[in-house]
Amino acid sequence: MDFENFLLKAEDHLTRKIPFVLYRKPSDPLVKGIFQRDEHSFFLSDFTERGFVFAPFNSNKPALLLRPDEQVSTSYQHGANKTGQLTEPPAADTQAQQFHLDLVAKGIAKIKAGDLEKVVLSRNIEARGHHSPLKVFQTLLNKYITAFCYLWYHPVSGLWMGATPETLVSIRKNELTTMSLAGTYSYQDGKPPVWTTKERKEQGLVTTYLLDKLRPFTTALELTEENAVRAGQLWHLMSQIRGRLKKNELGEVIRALHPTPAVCGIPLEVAKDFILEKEGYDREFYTGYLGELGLDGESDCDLYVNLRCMQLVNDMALVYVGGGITAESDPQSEWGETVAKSNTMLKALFNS
Ligand SMILES: C=C(O[C@@H]1C=C(C(=O)O)C=C[C@H]1O)C(=O)O
Repeated sequence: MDFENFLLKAEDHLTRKIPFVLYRKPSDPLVKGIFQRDEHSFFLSDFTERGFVFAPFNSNKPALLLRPDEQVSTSYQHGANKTGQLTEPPAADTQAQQFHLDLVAKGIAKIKAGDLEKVVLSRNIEARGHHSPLKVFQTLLNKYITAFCYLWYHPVSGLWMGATPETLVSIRKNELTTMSLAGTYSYQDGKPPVWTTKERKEQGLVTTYLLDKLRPFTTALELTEENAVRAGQLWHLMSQIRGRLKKNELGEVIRALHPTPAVCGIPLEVAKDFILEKEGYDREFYTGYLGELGLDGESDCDLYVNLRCMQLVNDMALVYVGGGITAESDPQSEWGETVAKSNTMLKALFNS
């Protein structure tokens, strides 16, 4: 199918409110689409299902599953990646800023009291008057070639889009790969990132946690040195983890990993309760996960963490952003980090 017809098919599904997803894996020349034939809602139950999963942050809530009635793929020629100023950046919101500064200060206090080691705190930003969803999706494809880019629609969740740098887990014939991604530094032309102990510690906590979680399920667990990876106008620290599953325990592995401390915290339950109680809004599918389940082979999956994402509600976009807090965090810089992260989606919304 050519790209134009691919977009027309998506447009038609959107108009008729029938579930579908368009996605492109990191650096892949193909853009794929999965389309349901009707508006029926399916939910993930035991991970033996086949389809495309869209799971919320709160693992006590149901994950949506797209039934793969029709799978299409198309090659995509990257257009120009225009840079420049946003045409309509959302106005500065001092109330939202104060709320976030207070939230981060509460997080730091809880860490200093010894109840937590790390917690990821987030917010969402309203932006109005953006380009059409399919146009924005094409901008994501052009701008963020190394990200997993998607546009998801389901009547239950609404319309979501994103360009995430983070893999939750990928399993092919029992070979497992994942990554520990944390620590953020703003990209500046020609300058390499400079990491402090704060970012190294933040990322190290995620690595140790993932290795501990994976050890019971795997043999030959390997870890690469951390290095800087670019995600749009940001750098992150990333190390890769590989292992071989002892037996086919896909569901158990996914349940053990989600949510990782890259998006929740340590200890998991204390961090999760703190987030649900104190953030003051519902993350919904932000920091959940999404991707293929059982599509290449039974018990295979290719799942990504839903970061650098947004929800589109009529002419309004809700952009979701957060950052990891440790004892060394400073509320003002954490605020700045969420502003920098929000530009990943805002530039695509207003600057196509
Ligand atoms: C929570 C987000 O990103 C996560 C937090 C990071 C950090 O605190 O430095 C970096 C990458 C992600 O693991 C987000 O983008 O909203």
